[in-house]
Amino acid sequence: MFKKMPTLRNMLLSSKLQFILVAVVVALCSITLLVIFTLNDVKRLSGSAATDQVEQLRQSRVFSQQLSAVFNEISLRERRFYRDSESLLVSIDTISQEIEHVEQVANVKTRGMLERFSIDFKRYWKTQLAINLISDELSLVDERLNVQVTFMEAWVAKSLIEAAVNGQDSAYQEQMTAWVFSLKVALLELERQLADDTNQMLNRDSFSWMDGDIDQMLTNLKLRVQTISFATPGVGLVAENLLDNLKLFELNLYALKQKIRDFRSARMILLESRASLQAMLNEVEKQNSNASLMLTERLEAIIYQSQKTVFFISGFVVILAFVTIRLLISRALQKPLTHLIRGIETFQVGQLYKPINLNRTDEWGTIEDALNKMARELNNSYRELAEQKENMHQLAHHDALTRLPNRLLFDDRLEHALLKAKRNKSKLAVFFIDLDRFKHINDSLGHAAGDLLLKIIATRLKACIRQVDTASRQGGDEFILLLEDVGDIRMISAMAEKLLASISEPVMLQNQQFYTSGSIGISVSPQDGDDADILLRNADAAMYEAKKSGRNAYCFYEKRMTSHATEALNIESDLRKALLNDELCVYFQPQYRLTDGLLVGAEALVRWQHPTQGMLPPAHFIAIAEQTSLITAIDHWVLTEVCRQLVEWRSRLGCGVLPRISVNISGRQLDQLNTAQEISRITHDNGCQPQMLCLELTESFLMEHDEESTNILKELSQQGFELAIDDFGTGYSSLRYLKQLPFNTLKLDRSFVKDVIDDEQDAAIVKSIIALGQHMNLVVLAEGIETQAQADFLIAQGCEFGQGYFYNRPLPADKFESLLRTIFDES
Ligand SMILES: Nc1nc2c(ncn2[C@@H]2O[C@H](COP(=O)(O)O[C@H]3[C@@H](O)[C@H](n4cnc5c(=O)[nH]c(N)nc54)O[C@@H]3COP(=O)(O)O)[C@@H](O)[C@H]2O)c(=O)[nH]1
Repeated sequence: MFKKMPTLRNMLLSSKLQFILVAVVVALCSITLLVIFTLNDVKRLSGSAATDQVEQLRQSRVFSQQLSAVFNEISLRERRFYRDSESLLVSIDTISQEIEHVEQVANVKTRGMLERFSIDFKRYWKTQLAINLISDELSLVDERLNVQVTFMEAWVAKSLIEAAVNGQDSAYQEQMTAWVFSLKVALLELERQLADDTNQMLNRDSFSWMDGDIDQMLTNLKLRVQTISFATPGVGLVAENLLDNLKLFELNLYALKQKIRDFRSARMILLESRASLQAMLNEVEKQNSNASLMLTERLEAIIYQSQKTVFFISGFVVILAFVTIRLLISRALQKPLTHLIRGIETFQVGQLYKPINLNRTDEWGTIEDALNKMARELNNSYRELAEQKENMHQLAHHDALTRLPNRLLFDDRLEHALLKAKRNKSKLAVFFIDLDRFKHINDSLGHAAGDLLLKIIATRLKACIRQVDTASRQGGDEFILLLEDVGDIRMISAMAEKLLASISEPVMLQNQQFYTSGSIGISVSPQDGDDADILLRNADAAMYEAKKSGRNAYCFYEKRMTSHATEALNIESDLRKALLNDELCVYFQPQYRLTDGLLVGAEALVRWQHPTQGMLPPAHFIAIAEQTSLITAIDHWVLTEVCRQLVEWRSRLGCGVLPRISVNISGRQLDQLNTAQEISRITHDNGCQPQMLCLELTESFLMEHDEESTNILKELSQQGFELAIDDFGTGYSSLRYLKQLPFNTLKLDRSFVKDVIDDEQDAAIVKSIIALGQHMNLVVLAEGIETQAQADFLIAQGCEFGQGYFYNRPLPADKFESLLRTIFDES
């Protein structure tokens, strides 16, 4: 089971990562605070500076505007001279108030200047007021002067009139009239000049009358008044008053001149004061402008600095964030993933025993555990598979019983050995070993004993050969040895003898000592072939030769052995065709009761009517057929033919009991399934009954039979077939089995009959077999009786039946039919 899955947060917040995260968060907070403070500072600096500056600018602007308004007002008023003192006072008052307003927005420095300007301004206007007063005074004096001149004119006119009335000389009066007139004119001229000059002085920069014109005129006027002879009393008085007024006029004129000077001076001071103020104003504006400029520059500098700081901080934050994310990804994904992939790649190349070690307790740890578990299980499975594979390989290449290499592995080693021998120009030998009568031991003692014998033999064979050589079991009791780098024939022979001696040593099986032997066929490369199949085939052929030579022997391969084999192959091929082309036929050798010559049966013997070689006996092809499945086909064909013939004879001969026909059945056929059913089927299908037939099996079958064959025989016996043991005495039959099997007849082999007269041993064997048959209630039929003496001997020994050339050779069907017909006819 998987352990509880930790959350992603847990995964991310492992101890080291937590530290990194805290550091990053602190760094980010610090940076954020730094940015905030910096921006705040910028704001504060720019805000306060701007506010102060703007306030200053605003104040100076108001100040400047108001001051300009004051200046304009002053300029307006200053351009015209106010004769009206009342208006002048109003104007002074208005402007003073405006200056006070301006003072309120002025700073300390400018306020002082303004106060001074105000004083100057007032002084200026006061001079005007003074001028007005003096001018008024002058006007009064002038009025009085005019009145006095008018009086004077009136007095002169009166005097003129009185002179005329009195008829007096009027030249004096006329002179006076002209004088008064000139006085009047001079006065007017003075008035005009004064007005012009005053206006000019007040409104322009000229000060020409100060040069003495008016003074001169006034002096002339005074002189004119003083020089006149006043015959007329009234005129004289007036002249005196006039003179006084002229003096007063002169005094006022002097004062006026003085005041005008003051006015001009005050005006100059005022203008200077205004110019100073204006200059100060300009200076303030300039300062403001500079301050604004500086503020702008400073703000720009601060903003630039802030931008730079923010940029660097942002960059740092971005880099920090990137590094953090990279670390996070690396820590959370990349590193474990890379480790995991490496681990999986290690698994992929088969190193499943190397666990992945991420050293994590999060999800990766869970995946790691799962993968390691999977790898462990896979490793175990692979190991088991490898073991199984090894076992399979062992099984596929080794014999399960003896553990020796099997045919497959042997073939492989032989191929390699041949290549090596070819390369090294060395020799190798193949030993084909077949145990003699192994089947007998196996059947008599059971499979366990047989298996034990095979294992013992395998061990002995292995012990005889070198490490580089190979001992293999081919199945059954066949072993093949491969001996590499063999020397000469003597060495190989010595090895063969050593092997035979080893095989022949007694074996303890079921607490009994048994002796066995082997037949060895030897082929040597390169002289007997450089091909594995050929070498094996040749060794096999040599082994058969060894067997033929009497067993417990070895035999080197010779060419003739395989020429027999080739011939056998040809025969096999032709035999197949013969079966198809109906080239086989059956001969019948009669069997007689020896005592009275009664025909009791016949043995069916196959013949081959070869298209080119003529009639061929069974010895030519039966052995070859027995090595293949052809023997079964031949036996079935013979059985069929016998049945057909019996039916034919029965129908042709009409009456009488037909003799029982013995049919040879190869022991090999009994290895096949359904043999009993097949024999029975053929018999019945061809219209015969089992009782009409006897089935002959060779004694060698008894030695090799198994339980299955026993059952088949029992079944056939139960069906009614007679059973006979052919060639009895040539093998090593177990009498126990003989007793168990359902045989009816023992056929005494003709090899014993042949020399029975001359050979005491054969005679003894014959006697023994006949006695055995009798004791076991078996019919004894002697084969190969060729002479009367033999027949007599057999009859004397109690042998009831026989067959042989002495009576008849095997007869073709028609001849045997004739024999039957004769017998039937006789009876
Ligand atoms: N499975 C089958 N085997 C068969 C069949 N037909 C024959 N055979 C076996 O072939 C062996 C040889 O047979 P054959 O050459 O026919 O020889 C038989 C006789 O001709 C010969 N014989 C008989 N009497 C004498 C004699 O007095 N002297 C002498 N030298 N030979 C003689 O013996 C053979 C019969 O022997 P047996 O079978 O042991 O009774 C032969 O051994 C058959 O087993 C077949 O169809 N199927």
